[in-house]
Amino acid sequence: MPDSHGIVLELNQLACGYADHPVVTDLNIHLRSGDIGCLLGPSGCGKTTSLRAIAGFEPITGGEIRLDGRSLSTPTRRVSPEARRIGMVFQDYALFPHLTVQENVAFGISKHPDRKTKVAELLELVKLAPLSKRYPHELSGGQQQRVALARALAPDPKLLLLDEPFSNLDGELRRRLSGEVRDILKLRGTSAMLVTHDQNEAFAVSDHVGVLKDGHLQQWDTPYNLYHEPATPFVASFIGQGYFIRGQLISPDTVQTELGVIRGNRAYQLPAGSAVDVLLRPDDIVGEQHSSLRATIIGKTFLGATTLYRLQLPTGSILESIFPSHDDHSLGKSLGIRIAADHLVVFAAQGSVNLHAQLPLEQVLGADPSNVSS
Ligand SMILES: Nc1ncnc2c1ncn2[C@@H]1O[C@H](COP(=O)(O)OP(=O)(O)OP(=O)(O)O)[C@@H](O)[C@H]1O
Repeated sequence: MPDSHGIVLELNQLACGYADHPVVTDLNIHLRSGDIGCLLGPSGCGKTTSLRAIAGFEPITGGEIRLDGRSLSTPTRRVSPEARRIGMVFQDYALFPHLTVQENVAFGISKHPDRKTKVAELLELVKLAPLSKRYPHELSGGQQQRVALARALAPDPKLLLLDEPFSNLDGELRRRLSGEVRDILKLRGTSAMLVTHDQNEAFAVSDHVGVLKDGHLQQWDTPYNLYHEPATPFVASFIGQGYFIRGQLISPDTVQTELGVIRGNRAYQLPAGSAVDVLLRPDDIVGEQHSSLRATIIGKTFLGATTLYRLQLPTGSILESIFPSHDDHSLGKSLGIRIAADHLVVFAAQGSVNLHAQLPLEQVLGADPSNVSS
């Protein structure tokens, strides 16, 4: 049973890496029982190293890994991978080529009294019952990955680890299988931790996502919060699209920008008058035909249901905006826009001095009040 707080996996101040190469430091993550977590980040940030430490393949140099309240790894003691009750699904499927589909699934439960029934149930679950007698080389990539999933689930692991499980598959299949895997894990109530560098996949599959940069956890949060309430500039730019424009904080929840005053839903501790970078996502900018705020279309990407426009303000600042694709505009056209940013995301301005910061606050506040958004 999970501990009293419903936490199945605890990474407490985890540090791990290789001989003379520390990779991950001070990693703190608590995964709730039945949840799917994800480690997301650019190549080399330490996702696979963390997953291998959880699986018991790598020693740890600091902190502790606990599963269901039981200590699995400390710097001085390590439970072997076989004794952890952790299942693994790899990017390259790692099926036994000389075993059929059903033999692959049965491999880890040879002593189970209801082995046949269990294998049949799992093959049903992953929709491979009709292919149970085939060998791995007679299956598509997506089918092989479903066998790997069934095999990993067969011993009823307390935790399933998935290392880039969809990256050998492309496009639509990848999207469909990631959705199916989430449904299967949820149906069985299996807790899982996924590693990916693909943000769409992380969001589609996971309940909580940890964004890693250079071995440091930037934020462990829901996909919604990572997108709308990023905790660091790195998370803001790594997750989703958007541009920063300069602004000046007027009060804890209000900022003056060249687009007018934007009022958000959270208070910032920075002093009034601070120069800030304001994050504007494409969904924060909407078209408004008669608005006095104008922007010129300098780029256009057709996405099917929507079109992403890149817009330039008279000051030269760049923004993006998403319009329904039937609302078609040409490059070079001037569009009326309005800010609809409920989630005000600002960070203390980096580097260069904000224009507004050089002005007295009263002068900044004297800007066009018609451009107030809340
Ligand atoms: N066996 C190893 N020995 C020494 N260093 C390693 C070893 N495996 C990985 N590394 C290094 O550890 C760092 C983190 O690697 P890791 O594989 O955890 O990154 P990742 O975030 O999973 O990247 P990717 O998305 O490219 O798989 C990298 O700098 C990598 O070169």
